[in-house]
Amino acid sequence: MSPLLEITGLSVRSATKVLVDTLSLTLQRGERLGLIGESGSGKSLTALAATGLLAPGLRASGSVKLAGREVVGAADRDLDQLRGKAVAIVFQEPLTALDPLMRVGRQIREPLRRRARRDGRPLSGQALDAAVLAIMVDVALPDPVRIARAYPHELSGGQRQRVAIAMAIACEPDLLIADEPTTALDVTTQAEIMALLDRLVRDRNMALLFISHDLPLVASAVEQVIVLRQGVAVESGPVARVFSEPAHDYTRSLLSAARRFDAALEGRQ
Ligand SMILES: Nc1ncnc2c1ncn2[C@@H]1O[C@H](COP(=O)(O)OP(=O)(O)OP(=O)(O)O)[C@@H](O)[C@H]1O
Repeated sequence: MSPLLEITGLSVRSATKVLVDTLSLTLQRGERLGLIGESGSGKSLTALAATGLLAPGLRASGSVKLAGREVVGAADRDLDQLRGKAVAIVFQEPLTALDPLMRVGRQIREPLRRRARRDGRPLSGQALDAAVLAIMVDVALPDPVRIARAYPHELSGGQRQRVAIAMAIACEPDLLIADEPTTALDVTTQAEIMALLDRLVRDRNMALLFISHDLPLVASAVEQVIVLRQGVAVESGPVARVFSEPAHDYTRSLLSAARRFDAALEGRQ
């Protein structure tokens, strides 16, 4: 079976700098991989390059195969067919994905309708409304009838992220990329969103590429991890092994910074 995502020797360059340097990774259905590193290490650029969403000033080279199709150098028209079906992304800031001027229910309806039409089982009218409410229930949005009529600014940050997740899974993607999906949320909401993502990824047998600088969060979410430093993968392997016996100084420094932070928090309690 060919991998859902196969990145081989991916580099991303700006006019002056190499921002991601010959990165390779593979994700099969049902696998969960974490990409960790400090701010600016190239995690988000990897996700954007994987989906053909790099900003115009950046250039990708190497190969990114999504569901067997080459992304590097592909036309936007061809990538549109892959986005949603093969891959969907949840970003740190849910407002990135939401239209501030459109009611939430209508925003969830669009990807649901598109996916249903693509699968040759078009949905409309009451059946589509029922599907919208069902997916809102699936992401545990409270009072879905009311929230479907609300605008994004009328929701809490956690509710908005649930809506963004609903829109992502409405496409029934094989691979979900979650780029710091809980960083903008308070600790309790963070835990709820992580539990939701965990359940959805398992129930729907999706692959997960989880991007975060938060090591304990990554440890709870994935089985394999890649450590990125200044665009270079310095270490990779099973998360339990990498975190308990880090082979690279940079990984050791990330882990000890996380431990110092935890200890400082405990000391304050
Ligand atoms: N459009 C761009 N043009 C030039 N440089 C960019 C562009 N986008 C990102 N960069 C640079 O590329 C590097 C990697 O950025 P990236 O957003 O992938 O980091 P990250 O690891 O996701 O960090 P964070 O956790 O802060 O989001 C950074 O130095 C950033 O300044």
